[in-house]
Order: sequence, then structure tokens, then C-alpha cells
Amino acid sequence: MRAALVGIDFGQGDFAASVEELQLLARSAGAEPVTTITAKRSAPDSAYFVGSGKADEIGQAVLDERIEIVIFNHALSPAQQRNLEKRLNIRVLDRTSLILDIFAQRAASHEGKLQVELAQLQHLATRLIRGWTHLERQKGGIGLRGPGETQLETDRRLIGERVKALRARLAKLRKQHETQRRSRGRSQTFSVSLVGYTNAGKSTLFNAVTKAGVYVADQLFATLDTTSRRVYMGQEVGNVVFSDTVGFVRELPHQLVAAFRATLEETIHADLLLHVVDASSPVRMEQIEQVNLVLKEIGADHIPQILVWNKIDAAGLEPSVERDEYAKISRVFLSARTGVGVDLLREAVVEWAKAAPGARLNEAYPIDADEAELDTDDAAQEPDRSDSGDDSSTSRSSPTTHVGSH
Ligand SMILES: Nc1nc2c(ncn2[C@@H]2O[C@H](COP(=O)(O)OP(=O)(O)OP(=O)(O)O)[C@@H](O)[C@H]2O)c(=O)[nH]1
Ligand SMILES: [Mg+2]
Repeated sequence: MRAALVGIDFGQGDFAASVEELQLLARSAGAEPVTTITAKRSAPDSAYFVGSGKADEIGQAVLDERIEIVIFNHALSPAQQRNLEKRLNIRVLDRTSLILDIFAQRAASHEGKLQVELAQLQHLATRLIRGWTHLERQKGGIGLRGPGETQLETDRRLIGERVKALRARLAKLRKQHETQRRSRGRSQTFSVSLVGYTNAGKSTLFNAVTKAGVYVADQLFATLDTTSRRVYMGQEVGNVVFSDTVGFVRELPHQLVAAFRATLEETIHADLLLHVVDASSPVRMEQIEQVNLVLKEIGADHIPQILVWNKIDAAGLEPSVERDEYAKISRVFLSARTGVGVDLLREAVVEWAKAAPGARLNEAYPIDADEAELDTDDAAQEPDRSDSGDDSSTSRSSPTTHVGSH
């Protein structure tokens, strides 16, 4: 489908990067961006978002380039969208609808599909409601109740009912998952979630670490549902669960953040986040910020993170590890694609897993009085563990020794 993209520069952030992202988003949705129309404004026009001169320029491009759809890099009000569609005589999508559309195409699990439908209906509902009041105002209300309005009221009611049903079903699914999680007990298994901006390389890294075949593509939101794999990480820590997750994006429609909370449930319950960053992207710092914002929104900002600077092959960087002031690993440079540095990350995860508060404590860690008591209890129940204690306590003078003491 031949698409014209429209981006307005309000003088905030990296405009070129944001237009580039819109092109990737459009392609991910299956559109073919043929032309990109940009303009500078200080504020959106209330009728058309762009000025009427710009609207005509878009109209001309639609004719010249045989455009089938116009996609705005912004959230349009229902009135703006309608006005534009009327004037251009073509379907107009805004950024929110575009992202919703990609999500609708990609959702694979039952729960994922329900969540997308819910978000779409909520988006639609605001349009209908506002569309209706808009009409009402135009017609002046009383005595002018036409068949169109009745239809809108019916639509609104039906949508409301469907939204309610979807919410109930999702709540039930969530409860089931919660019960499953609890019945598994306070799991001994250390869990790690890969999070990050869309296209950062999370799935590629997930595959490199777990050797699982997960869909990798140079598209936005290639992954929509969470995939988890249990991986044996050696004698000391045993199994670790890795979860790949949906990518984040700036201005992620708010309904979607809320709707995808459950998809990101694994993230909220993870012991450690691997925050994957495309080190070759000029806007990587902004992307890190955006991801941290979403993490805060879903209540996962308290979970410790390792920043994974991925794609060092493209960024011309060397594989390495950085530690913070407590000597804990805080950043790993690697390439998920070539595999260079991936072993450093595995070692980093093992180190974190060994140091985790809930992990099998053993006497190799310096611990303070309260924890020492706990540890004695533990040791009493599993006497065989103290046998191997001595040599590991000397060999592990590494950073992990800090953990017991905070
Ligand atoms: N040059 C280079 N490209 C990489 C590297 N890792 C991943 N890629 C590419 O980046 C693109 C996106 O990779 P994915 O693993 O699908 O990214 P993702 O973060 O899972 O993306 P979403 O699931 O859409 O959020 C693909 O084309 C990968 O081949 C890397 O280390 N170097
Ligand atoms: Mg992915």
C-alpha cells in the first residue's frame, strides 16, 4: 500500500530520527512509504493539524504519487482526522492507530489478541464519543435527533459492553497467571527479562543466550508476546529463566502501555533486567530514557538493570564490561549478531544470580548478623553444602561479595 508520511517539526527532540522511525513503523505495518512531507510549526492547527496550505500540498502528493494512505507521525484528534479524510478524500492514520494496527497484526497469544482488541476499542471509543458530541454541537441538539445519532449511541453501547467483557476476561487470565506463579512458589530460579527499545536486538540476543529460535526481523515490534526459556547456567546458579519481551517505543499509546502490562508481567517479576540498547543508533540515549519511562509506568523501575550495548559491530566498539561504584556489572558491550561479547553477558548474569538476595545463600558471602542467622538455618537443613564452602570463598573475592551487605 503506497503511503505518504507526514511529520511536523515542533522543534522538540531529534526530528530526523523520529521521521525515520515513522518510516520503519509504516513498513512494519505493511505500507510502502513513497513520500515524506514535513513542515515546521509552533503548534498544531486545530482543524487539519497542518495548515491548509500544507494540506493541499499533501493532497497534490496523493494525486501525483498515487498514494493510498496518509500516515501522520502524531496523535490526531478525531475531528482533525475526519477533516483531513474529507479534504484529501483518502484514509488518514495517526501514529496511535498505526501502532495499534501493527500490534493487531502481530499479537499471537490469546491474551495478546484480547489486549490489542481492548486497546483498539478504547481508541475507537474516544473517537466515537467525541465524534458524537461534535455532531451534537453542530446540530444544536434538541429536536434534531436523527438516525445517525441513534446509530452512534448503539455503537457506543456495544463497544462499552465489549470492552467490559474483554476487561473481565483479561482480569481472569491475569489471576490465573498469578495463581500459577504462586503455586510454583517463591521460585529459586533466577529470572532475567530482556527489555529495550524496539529493534534494539532483544530477540537476537535472546537467541544467542538461550539458543532458541525466536522471530528476529528488522521491523518494529517483531516480538509481541513474551517468550521465556529456562537455561542451565552452570553448577553454581543452576537454571536461569530468560524472557524476551515486546519492544518499547516513544509515545507508545497510553492504552497500550496499560494493556500490555500483563504481557510485561514477566518483566515486573524479574530479578534482573537486561536493558538492550542499539549502540549504533544516534538516538540511543533518548531511547534508553524512553524505555526507563515505560519501566516506571509498569512498576519495574526498582529492578536492577544491566545495560547491554548491543550491535557493537555496527558501532565500532570493543566487547567489554563496566562496573559501577559497588563493583557490580552495570554495562556490557557486545554484538548479539556476531556473538562477540555474549559470553561476557552470560558471566555477568551468573555473577548477578549468585549475588541475588533470594539466591541460595552460601557461606562464601560476607553477611551481616541478621542474614547470618538465616544462613545458619539454611545450612542446618542442607549440611552437605557447607562442605564445599571453603575454597569457593577464597576464589570469589569478586564483586559479588558486596551483595549481602546492603
Ligand atoms: N549489526 C547488528 N545488527 C543486529 C545485532 N543484533 C540484532 N541486530 C539486527 O537488528 C534487527 C532487530 O533485531 P531483533 O532481535 O528483532 O530486535 P528486537 O529488539 O527483538 O525487536 P522487536 O521485537 O521488534 O522489539 C535485526 O535486523 C537484527 O538482525 C547486532 O549485534 N549487530
Ligand atoms: Mg523481538
